[in-house]
Amino acid sequence: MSMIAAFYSGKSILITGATGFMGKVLMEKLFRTSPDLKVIYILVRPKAGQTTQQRVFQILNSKLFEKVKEICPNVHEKIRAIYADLNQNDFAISKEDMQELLSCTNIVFHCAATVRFDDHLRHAVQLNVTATQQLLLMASQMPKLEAFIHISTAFSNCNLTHIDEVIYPCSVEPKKIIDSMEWLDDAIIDEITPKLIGDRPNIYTYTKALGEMVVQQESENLNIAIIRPSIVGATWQEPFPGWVDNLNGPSGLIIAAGKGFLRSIRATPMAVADLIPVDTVVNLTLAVGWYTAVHRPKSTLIYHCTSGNLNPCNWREMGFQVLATFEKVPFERAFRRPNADFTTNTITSQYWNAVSHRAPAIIYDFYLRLTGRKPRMTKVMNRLLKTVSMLEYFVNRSWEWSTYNTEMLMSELSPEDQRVFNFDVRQLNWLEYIENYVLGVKKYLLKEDMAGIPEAKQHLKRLRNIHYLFNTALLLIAWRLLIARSQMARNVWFFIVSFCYKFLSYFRASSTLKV
Ligand SMILES: CCCCCCCCCCCCCCCCCCCCCC(=O)SCCNC(=O)CCNC(=O)[C@H](O)C(C)(C)COP(=O)(O)OP(=O)(O)OC[C@H]1O[C@@H](n2cnc3c(N)ncnc32)[C@H](O)[C@@H]1OP(=O)(O)O
Ligand SMILES: NC(=O)C1=CN([C@@H]2O[C@H](COP(=O)(O)OP(=O)(O)OC[C@H]3O[C@@H](n4cnc5c(N)ncnc54)[C@H](OP(=O)(O)O)[C@@H]3O)[C@@H](O)[C@H]2O)C=CC1
Repeated sequence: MSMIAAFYSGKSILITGATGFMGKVLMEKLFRTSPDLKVIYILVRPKAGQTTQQRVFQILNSKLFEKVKEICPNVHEKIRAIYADLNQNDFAISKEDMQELLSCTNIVFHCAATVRFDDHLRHAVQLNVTATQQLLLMASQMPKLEAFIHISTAFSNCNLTHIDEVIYPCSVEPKKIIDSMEWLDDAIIDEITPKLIGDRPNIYTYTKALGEMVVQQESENLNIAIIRPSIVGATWQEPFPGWVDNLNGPSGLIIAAGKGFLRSIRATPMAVADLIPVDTVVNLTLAVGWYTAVHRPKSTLIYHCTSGNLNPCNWREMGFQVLATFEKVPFERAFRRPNADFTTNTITSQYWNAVSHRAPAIIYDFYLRLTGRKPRMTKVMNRLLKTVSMLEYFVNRSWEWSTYNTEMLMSELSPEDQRVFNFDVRQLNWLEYIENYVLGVKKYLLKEDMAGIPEAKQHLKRLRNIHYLFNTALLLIAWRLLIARSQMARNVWFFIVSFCYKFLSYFRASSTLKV
């Protein structure tokens, strides 16, 4: 029997961010491995016209939860969705709900965050810093609490190249930042934001670093651990390979590349692509929850959940495998044929942006206009290029994260736990993983049917022919213009034509002689 699974049996668990990518996989695994857990409280807000109950219903009815419903048929009774908005005081939780949470919770997993890179500092501080502080305050009033697990990011200190399992201080104390957000107006916040984030690339990584400082400062008397995952990708094995449900990180770029919108990117081919499957992160998180509660380490332990130092894969290999998978399982109705050029040179990258991205979008919009339709491709392309520019920082650098705590934890697990809660990324076969990832993007994000593959392949063939035709026409036009303007070009042209003529005459004469 798995010790970790047994540990969660009969427990009341609180999860924030349960409706997010990682939160859903965490809940799924908990129910699948510990079906007799007591209850999972999830803090949910209504969204996109759906009530909290409707959102939970939708999650439970998704493909991700199919296995869970077999193993734990009464799963809906074990989820307690609590109306909450982490942007508000006391999270806008009702008194009765708060009372229940405080008196019953055994374990807290804090996953909620804003992961947008360009969020406004006030909002990002509210969610990634103030909400963490409030949750810790709540945790300190939970008499039955055994462990509090905070999900951060491996990039919270991405301004460093070697990152240890410690909390690095930011220049301004989080408490001061929280206070100042209450009285500074937006214009001043906008002005000071670049100074505050310093050499970090965005507000997200900065506020996640502040969040860690808050955890450190408020951790007195609490049994806390921090998990720092790198770039979280689709599931590797569980509950099935390739599951993904949002566009963050590589998933959006895989779509953009597969549909032929994005054909080149400013990236360092040999830089480490530190991807980590979401089920690996979840397995480590659950193992950390168990270890923190049972072994009660004296200080707050930080666990890096990264792949680069144990099983590195670089962007070139990743791009290559993504392209190879597009050959086998192309996406439907591609705009252009997929390609993956990585260039480190800014000028080359701008050239390809103009030629390979903007120009086709403009031509396509011209075609839409001609056929009486509304042009839209230039707008889509501009947004995509803005997104890509925000991700570029992460594909042009490599980081080294020390993983002593993660390795120590692995050695503490029984063989059964190492199997059920596997977070040993050395066992990951990248080629297989990336192929399943691309397939998952096709199935679960694009909702494309595998039956459409022959037609998608035909479509790519047509695109290739259009591409050749277009290039030939362009070359002929350019050549014709050149001949009209330059004596040298005319001379070269006559030389080539006469050479071909002579060659053909010789060939014809020699074949006549043989006969
Ligand atoms: C040659 C090509 C070869 C390719 C071959 C393939 C090779 C494999 C792949 C290699 C590369 C891997 C790079 C990974 C780097 C990850 C680093 C993570 C590090 C930290 C990890 C973390 O610790 S934490 C999670 C990370 N946190 C995010 O990753 C949020 C980002 N995001 C935003 O911060 C907002 O999204 C932002 C952008 C402001 C726009 O903001 P915005 O207001 O303008 O617009 P929206 O957000 O509404 O999105 C507007 C439209 O962009 C679409 N879109 C959204 N995301 C997208 C995305 N990633 N890729 C594409 N498209 C995306 C969306 O679907 C909309 O499309 P539409 O307009 O058609 O609806
Ligand atoms: N994805 C990645 O690549 C990485 C993620 N991480 C960290 O992992 C954690 C989970 O990330 P991930 O699942 O990908 O993120 P998602 O964006 O998928 O999920 C974020 C979650 O936070 C919730 N949330 C946001 N704002 C509020 C609010 N005001 N009130 C209540 N809930 C709110 C969201 O709820 P709702 O559905 O209502 O919006 C959602 O459940 C985060 O802490 C992130 O920093 C770390 C490294 C990499």
